[in-house]
Amino acid sequence: MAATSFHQAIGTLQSHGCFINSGCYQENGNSSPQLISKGFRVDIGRRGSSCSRERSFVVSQASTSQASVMNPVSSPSKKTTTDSQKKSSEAALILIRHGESLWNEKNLFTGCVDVPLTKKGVEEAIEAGKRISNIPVDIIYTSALIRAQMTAMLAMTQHRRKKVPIVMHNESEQAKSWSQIFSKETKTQCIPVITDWQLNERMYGELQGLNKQETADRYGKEQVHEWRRSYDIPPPNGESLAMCAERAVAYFKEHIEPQLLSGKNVMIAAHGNSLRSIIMYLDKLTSQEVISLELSTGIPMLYIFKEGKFMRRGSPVAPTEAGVYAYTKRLAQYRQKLDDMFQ
Ligand SMILES: O=C(O)[C@@H](CO)OP(=O)(O)O
Repeated sequence: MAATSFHQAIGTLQSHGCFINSGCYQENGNSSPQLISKGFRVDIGRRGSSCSRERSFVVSQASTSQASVMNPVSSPSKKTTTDSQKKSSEAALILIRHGESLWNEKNLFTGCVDVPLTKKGVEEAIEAGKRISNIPVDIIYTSALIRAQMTAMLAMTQHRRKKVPIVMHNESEQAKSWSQIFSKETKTQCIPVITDWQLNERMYGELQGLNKQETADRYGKEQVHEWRRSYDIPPPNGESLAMCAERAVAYFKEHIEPQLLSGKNVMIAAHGNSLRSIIMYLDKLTSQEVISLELSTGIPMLYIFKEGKFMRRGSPVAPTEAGVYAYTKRLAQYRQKLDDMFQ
């Protein structure tokens, strides 16, 4: 589909309440602004398609073993996620793939290698922060990898509410105890940041550190595409998307959904493939559809969780974008409050 007809399609969808930013789904996972050639493009161009009728689903009841969220945010227990609460609660969920890393720039398979952002990646993270600066964030989840953590922290420097993101250290009793905050007032001005390896990029096995182009030249384009984008074929000694989904989606269900159910607004800063698997779950994509899903670096995507359902709201293009705040009364009120506080 040509760019013009895509934009026409987007116009139609926007007027039907489905906001899609072309930056969300692209051919090149890093930053090229091309559109994907299959999958979503077909879907979003069709009225009454899964997108235009707002994909939504009922989330499963939260598990009781939620344990990773420490002070200053209390862990929602099963008792607090009753059906009535599920109905009344509404929360924002922001997903953001980290900004460009030094190995994205060099076109190297990265996976679980802990590589920092480039200068461009830093700028992307700041830009992403501007775009979501009027959206409430109560708790942040990131992977254990620095590129996702840098992205979350840099994005939060732009938030108008100016709360301080604080990394929770739950790795040992001593770490927990030594990082306590003793002022109630200070705690209310903090946003807990939970880091967990389950949100890491998929482990790329023996491809980690190899150049993507050279690998394609050596093993053939098709083989490399299969390793990179098939759903259940793993790269040599690495994780397939299905394997990555198994741990990332399980983590989402066990730790993140209960926060949303209790009305907390959540931001997740993670990776191309861990987020693809979470989006596959949120949007109920098939293993065929997810193959064509590509995420750009540093583009925030907004979902509204309401009455037990996830509704994809696309990507806010700017903090002032009226459409985003019209999505729910609560977002509009939050923004109004910020305007009153800071003007
Ligand atoms: O190298 C990686 O870790 C990932 C993301 O950059 O690459 P791919 O796009 O092949 O999944």
